[in-house]
Amino acid sequence: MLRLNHVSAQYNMLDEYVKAVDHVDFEVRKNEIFGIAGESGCGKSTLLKVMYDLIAYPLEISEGSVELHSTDKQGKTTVYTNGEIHKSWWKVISYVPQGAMHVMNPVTKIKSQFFDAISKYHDKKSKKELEAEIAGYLKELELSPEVLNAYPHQLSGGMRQRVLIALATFLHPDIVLADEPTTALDVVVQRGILTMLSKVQKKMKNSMVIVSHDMGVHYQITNRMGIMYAGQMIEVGPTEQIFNNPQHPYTKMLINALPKVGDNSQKEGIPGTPPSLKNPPAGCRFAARCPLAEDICRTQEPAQFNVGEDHYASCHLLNDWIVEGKRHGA
Ligand SMILES: Nc1ncnc2c1ncn2[C@@H]1O[C@H](COP(=O)(O)OP(=O)(O)OP(=O)(O)O)[C@@H](O)[C@H]1O
Repeated sequence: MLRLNHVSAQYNMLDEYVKAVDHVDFEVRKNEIFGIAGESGCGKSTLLKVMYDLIAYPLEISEGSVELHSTDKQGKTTVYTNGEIHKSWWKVISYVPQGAMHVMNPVTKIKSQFFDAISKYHDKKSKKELEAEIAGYLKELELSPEVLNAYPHQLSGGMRQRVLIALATFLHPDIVLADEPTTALDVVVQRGILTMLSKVQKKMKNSMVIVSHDMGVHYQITNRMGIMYAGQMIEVGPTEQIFNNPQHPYTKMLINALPKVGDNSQKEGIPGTPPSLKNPPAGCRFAARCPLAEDICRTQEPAQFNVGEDHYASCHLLNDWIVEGKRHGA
């Protein structure tokens, strides 16, 4: 289980900073695929780095904490907090970064990239035994062991992404974080990657976190999801609830912008752009783009409301709707 306790993270510049993650509070549970959605620049990748403990200048965690709870086969639980989580990389938590081509060493064969990442966990095995094990795992994931002898540029984008997923899951970590795993791939390849992720998760019964700006990806494979807007998590709930009963106006607009079968009406994006995270506005950060905004929205930050089973959203209007006994959108 991975828990974020009111975490804020910022990029420090000479005389200013970008608060890319602002008081984010949620947990990723055992045996689930948790999705993180939101427009470009809202802090999704930074949040994933915070979860993975990939913190290096100019990024710092300015408030809150991250806890990674891992229980071994004997039932002993170890808790890693931010600053320590990196000690558990590959074995307990792993990360599939954005852009499969750029994260692989272009002059090293895939085989060596596997060895570099995992050999310290298999120091009692010979290279031959380890290679046989890796080849067996690749076959399990319907990948040809031949890829071990290839250089990254010799593989297609989809194949590189599959190899990265295989590498990240080889040691059966408790949590796998994947940043935009299907971006820049064509739809057929995307489908294959999502199926692969879903199969691996079902088999390992571990947790996965998928960051994607594509709501279709979340609909297809996540169990619960969080919607980010301007560094904040503005709605969290079961994916089925987020799609069928969205509560925050931003989430509603994201869902309404999706094409639906049989609906030929023109779909428009959400008008306007998110605010700068260098100097975000007071109140609700979505107020300037929200068709329902009232005065309070421009001055006070909304609290988080429980809007259904395991479903939370932060919007002033929900307060009125709840007090008046009305549901948002009713
Ligand atoms: N190294 C950096 N230095 C300064 N600011 C940064 C840095 N990396 C990201 N940012 C800023 O942090 C904010 C959040 O960026 P982040 O990449 O986390 O968002 P995102 O939702 O993942 O977007 P995208 O989907 O485009 O990657 C943005 O305002 C971005 O410009």
